[in-house]
Amino acid sequence: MPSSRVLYWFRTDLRISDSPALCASLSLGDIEAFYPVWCWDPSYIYGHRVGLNRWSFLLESMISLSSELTRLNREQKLLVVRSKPQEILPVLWKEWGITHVVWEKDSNAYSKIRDEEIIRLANINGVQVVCVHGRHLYDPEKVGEGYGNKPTLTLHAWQTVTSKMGKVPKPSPTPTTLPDPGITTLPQAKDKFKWEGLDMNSHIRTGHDTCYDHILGPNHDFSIPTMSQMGYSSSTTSIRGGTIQAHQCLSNFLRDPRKVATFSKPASSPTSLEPSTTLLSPYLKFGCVGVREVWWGCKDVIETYTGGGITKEPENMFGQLQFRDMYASAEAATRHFERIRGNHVSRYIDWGLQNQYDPSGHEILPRPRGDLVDEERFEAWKEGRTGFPWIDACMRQLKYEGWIHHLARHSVACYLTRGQCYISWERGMEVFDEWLIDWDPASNPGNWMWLSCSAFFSQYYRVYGLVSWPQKTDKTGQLVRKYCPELKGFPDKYIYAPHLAPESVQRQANCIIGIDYPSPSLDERTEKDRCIARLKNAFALNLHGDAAEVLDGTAAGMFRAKHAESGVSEIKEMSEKERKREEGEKRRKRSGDASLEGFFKRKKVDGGHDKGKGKEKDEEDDDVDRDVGMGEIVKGGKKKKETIQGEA
Ligand SMILES: Cc1cc2nc3c(=O)[nH]c(=O)nc-3n(C[C@H](O)[C@H](O)[C@H](O)COP(=O)(O)OP(=O)(O)OC[C@H]3O[C@@H](n4cnc5c(N)ncnc54)[C@H](O)[C@@H]3O)c2cc1C
Repeated sequence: MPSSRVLYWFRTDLRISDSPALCASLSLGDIEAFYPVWCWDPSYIYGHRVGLNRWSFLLESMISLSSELTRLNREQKLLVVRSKPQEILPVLWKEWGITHVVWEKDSNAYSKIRDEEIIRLANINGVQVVCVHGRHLYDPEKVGEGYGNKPTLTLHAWQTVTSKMGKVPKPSPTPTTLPDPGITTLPQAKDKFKWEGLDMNSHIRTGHDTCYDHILGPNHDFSIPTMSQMGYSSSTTSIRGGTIQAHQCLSNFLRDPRKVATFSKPASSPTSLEPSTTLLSPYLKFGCVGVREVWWGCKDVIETYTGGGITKEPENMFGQLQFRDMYASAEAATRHFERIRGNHVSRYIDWGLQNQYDPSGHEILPRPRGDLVDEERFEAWKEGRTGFPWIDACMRQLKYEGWIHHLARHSVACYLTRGQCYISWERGMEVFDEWLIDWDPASNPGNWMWLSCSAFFSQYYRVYGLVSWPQKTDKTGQLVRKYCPELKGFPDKYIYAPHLAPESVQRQANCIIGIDYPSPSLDERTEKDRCIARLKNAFALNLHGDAAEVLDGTAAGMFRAKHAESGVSEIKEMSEKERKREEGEKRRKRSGDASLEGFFKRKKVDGGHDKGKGKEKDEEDDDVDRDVGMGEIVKGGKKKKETIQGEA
């Protein structure tokens, strides 16, 4: 058998255990050289919404993997090349005489397009591709095929298909050694990396970071980037990345057979300070632990459990892992799973702040500043200042830690979409994209569709109470006291509704509602009723993201007519707008400019044509939060640059 020179391309499989792809790469026969490579892809770095916590978790996980590789062979470490895989991999193949490139398969739409290009390039270069499934319990594409190329929109559907696919495979064995790497030199790698005269990263150097100054890192040694090279400050999360940490987390859970056998998701607590579920999601996201290790770890522990109260799917651990797979299979079979337009599984609902597209349906257009009420509610939600302590605490925890309990995610997602705000799930999903460490391209949109009753779930009349719901698991409000410290002086009775506390109680708590902590930004009950009525109409119209009326833009008019016919919400919306308009008028009168026309004209000026003048006006209206044009928001008189989506 001819000897092989293998490049193993690590992606979201940052482990050496339970890795079918890694095992496949090591069984390629007489391996002359083995290169474990990570491509630090600038299009991901600059093109995706990734918060500091996810970045630092990823870097820690890469460090941890690298030390595991070194443990297997002292000559080995993770070789990080800082460039697009489509550009750098062909260079490495040529320079290192690679015969095989191996990676773990990913069925996500973005990865698939990229991988197809890599396969094409490999074919041109005479390199054999070995691409092995291992990220899920079952290959999501195969599940889709088994279901007539349809998405699995219920757990039952997923279970029915997979019941014919055999048992979940046992974890792959962990390698005990690794072959040596070959030479790792690259030509002209001294200064900026040049390949055939081309400075490969010149187009992506921003001048704000040093990450892409050299393709092999500052010391030309394939080093793992650092937060400061990326131009970032430190993260805030207490969740540490790495395959070692992942296995510790798993064994802590498995140590208690009763806990594993009686695990019940609905019985876990979203309000507790310590996670009441496993906290495995960040590790599963980056593949720091294999999904089969979790599955079989639980199975084996339950085998030995002799007590009662064993839980069943869907609330037990197996059900949780199956949900993860269900979303992956649904995503693999659905075009545009991450948005409404063109997505045949997502119900079309006339949410506020929906994405707008160019006529081709591909490019997201800058969203025209819509209803001020929607904009303000969305910002308040994102910034954890809705005036509802439970929502605010969850959002602040999410931003700070990069993780919140599943039912906390339910609460905030329900509030933003169908519960109170009637704002598009795409907006909420984008914030989660950025802030979650465990962000997953299938689970995130999938769960947002579930919570907004756009797909997977349809009981839109079941809405989480903003006060009653958290009280069920914690009457003392410990999570609120931690993440909204301004409220910590309130007695338990008012902790989830401080605006109802008498003034004397507020004074005693050293927190005046409306001054030290916001008054509620909406009326919970009124908005809930309004949302339910509108959703009822949406279900009656029964349009989905791929409907002709959605694509040609007539759907919005159909909704307006339907709401008018049923006497829903427009009146409510008007009165809300009236209130805002009135407030705006009062403010403008105070600032000496009562003309509404003047207000809009000024917006245009501030929209970038005359920055100097804009600033003058900003300072005048110092208490007004408002739009000043394409992608810029004025807050308290200070100009803050933000893209329209606010996240990119
Ligand atoms: C709006 C919203 C967005 C979400 N976005 C994501 C996301 O981007 N990435 C993500 O991994 N999870 C997401 N979830 C699902 C779920 O909240 C997290 O997986 C879970 O809270 C992670 O905590 P854990 O590891 O302690 O979970 P456990 O309860 O211990 O469950 C074990 C594992 O099962 C999987 N799992 C459990 N529930 C779900 C679920 N509903 N969907 C998918 N997988 C599940 C996860 O991999 C999890 O680590 C989202 C949920 C909601 C409501």
